[in-house]
Amino acid sequence: MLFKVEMDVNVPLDYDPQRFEELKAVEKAYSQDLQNKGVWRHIWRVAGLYSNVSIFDVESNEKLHEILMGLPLYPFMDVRVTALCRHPSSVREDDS
Ligand SMILES: O=C(O)CC1=CCC(=O)O1
Repeated sequence: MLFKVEMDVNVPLDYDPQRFEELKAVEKAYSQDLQNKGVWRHIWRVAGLYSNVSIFDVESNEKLHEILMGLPLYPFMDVRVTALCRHPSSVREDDS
């Protein structure tokens, strides 16, 4: 099942900078592990914003929920999820 996930990151201005750098490093490793597994298919920075647009390929809504809840930066995020399905005009032979 494919999902578009939009994440806006809002870290308080007075948040400890060192702790924030640590969180970002853990977030990066978490994301890259899922990308290497083919679960986190795409991640794009939204130009000019501390936001990303991502595509996830997961087996269930529950699995997506678990992944998003596990994001180290989740406490600082606004997250929007949109379920996707194949467009009838797509020329791709699969959903890649
Ligand atoms: O920087 C972001 O958009 C938040 C984020 C999600 C995965 C990651 O590595 O950073």
